[in-house]
Amino acid sequence: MNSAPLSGLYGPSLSLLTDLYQLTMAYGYWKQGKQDQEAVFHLYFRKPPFGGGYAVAAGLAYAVDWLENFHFSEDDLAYLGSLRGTRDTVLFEPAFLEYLRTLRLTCDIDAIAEGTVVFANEPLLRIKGPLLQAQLLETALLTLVNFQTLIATKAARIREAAGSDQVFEFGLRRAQGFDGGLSASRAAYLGGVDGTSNLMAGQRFGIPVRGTHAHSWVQSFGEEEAAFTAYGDAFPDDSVFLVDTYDTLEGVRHAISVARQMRANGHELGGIRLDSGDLAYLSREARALLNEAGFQKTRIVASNDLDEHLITSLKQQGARIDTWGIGTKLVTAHDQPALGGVYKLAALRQTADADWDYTIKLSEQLAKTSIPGILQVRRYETEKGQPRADMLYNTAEPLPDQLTIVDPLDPTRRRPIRSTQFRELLEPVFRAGKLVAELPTLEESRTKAQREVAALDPSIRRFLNPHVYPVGLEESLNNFRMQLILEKRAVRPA
Ligand SMILES: Nc1ncnc2c1ncn2[C@@H]1O[C@H](COP(=O)(O)OP(=O)(O)OP(=O)(O)O)[C@@H](O)[C@H]1O
Ligand SMILES: O=P(O)(O)OC[C@H]1O[C@H](OP(=O)(O)OP(=O)(O)O)[C@H](O)[C@@H]1O
Ligand SMILES: O=C(O)c1cccnc1
Ligand SMILES: [Mg+2]
Repeated sequence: MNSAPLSGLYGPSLSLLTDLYQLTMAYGYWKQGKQDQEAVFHLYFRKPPFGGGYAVAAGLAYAVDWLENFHFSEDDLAYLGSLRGTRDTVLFEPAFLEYLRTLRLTCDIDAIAEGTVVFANEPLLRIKGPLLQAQLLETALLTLVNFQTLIATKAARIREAAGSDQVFEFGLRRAQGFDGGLSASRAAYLGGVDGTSNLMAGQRFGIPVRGTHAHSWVQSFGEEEAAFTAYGDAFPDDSVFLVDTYDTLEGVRHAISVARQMRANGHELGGIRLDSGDLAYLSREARALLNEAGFQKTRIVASNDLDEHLITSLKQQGARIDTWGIGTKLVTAHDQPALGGVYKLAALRQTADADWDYTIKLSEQLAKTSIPGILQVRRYETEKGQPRADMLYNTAEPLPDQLTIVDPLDPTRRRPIRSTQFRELLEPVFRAGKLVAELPTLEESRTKAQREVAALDPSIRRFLNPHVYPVGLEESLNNFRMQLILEKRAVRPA
């Protein structure tokens, strides 16, 4: 169910869902004869989203699907062949298009599993393979992983705020296009919501689908009792009545009166939904009215531009809401609409048995300077499985016996590693272009996300000024990076 999320969405080939410059670089590499130099790229973000302390990795299933189908179709090649430069010369010569025609993925790709909690600078994907190929993967991998990681993280935060209450994602109408909606529904479920209103997400991914009805249903009857009665007739055991079309508390009374009729016929009203006004006050009043009438089990659903902060606030105000419907602010990641994940070249060699040349991208800010190496992420944990610290290290160099991690932003901050209990987070997914991993189901990834978030210290999970989880570079890697920065930085005498 989870295996081919992209199938049929955009036609047979998705290889042109990339930036022109990937193809122009590929052409240049090919012309230079550099196409088969071995390269290592890492995909990582520099800051967890929403001012939070962590992110939930997502998007790998889409990425695997895209990678497995990576090829240039005849239509793609014809289009590339039609491209002209400013002087009307062809951009790509026919021999290069011939090269692309038979190009198939041969890279080794390692990835951190979906649902894993991840932090700044940690490669979520490591691509090792021919320079031209590895370069061509950049844009699509970023598109898929950035967005889904962002939404899964938003959903995890909403789950944190909602505790054990039900949460449904209602965002399709506000999503950034069709796949923005579909992949957001998937990522939101992965991150911890309980279901979606999005039927295609239910069909493709097996996500439970849920829903109530809209104001138009009530408007079409002109009055609430008739509207609720009719809906209750159609769905005698699956009805949630939207009570705020005219006057919310009157609406609750109308719902109760119809619920009494339903009960007389052997059925129970599932819930009511509030979609405007003061949700704290209205939910308390609605609860009191429902309870007084003997409908203690009828649930109160709330929606209306909610997010983790409003849920927290409403709970603090004593709101009596059992189920949260969250649309716009979840699927658009309203307060941070993009995760700034990047894809950086970290090592290069002429041939597979040559020594690595480590590469670095400098920046005015140390935080934006890339990390060289063929990196692995090692997570040290307590016996109970609580993460203590993560170490990035270069797998191509020997590790010293005494390990120390160094804060990449402040080399005076360092910690010796005493713990011997750890997990290596990057796992093989492709070897020589062939899928070697058995991907978890969406359900398994969702369970993993919940377990991993719950294992984090509350100081890292909190929304306001969370603690920064320690992610360090293994000391010799840090030293090497500093040395490389000094070598590459232009020296301007004062
Ligand atoms: N008790 C509350 N505390 C804080 N925010 C609340 C509370 N109740 C509702 N909100 C939020 O306030 C925002 C705006 O609600 P507001 O009452 O202004 O408009 P509305 O109810 O959508 O109006 P309309 O009747 O036009 O639909 C929404 O995001 C809603 O979730
Ligand atoms: O508020 P969201 O988190 O985006 O959740 C989805 C919204 O979509 C629906 O109505 P819609 O917004 O289309 O119309 P309304 O605001 O008039 O209810 C629903 O009633 C929610 O309000
Ligand atoms: O089913 C619902 O209540 C629903 C679905 C989509 C958007 N808003 C609400
Ligand atoms: Mg609305």
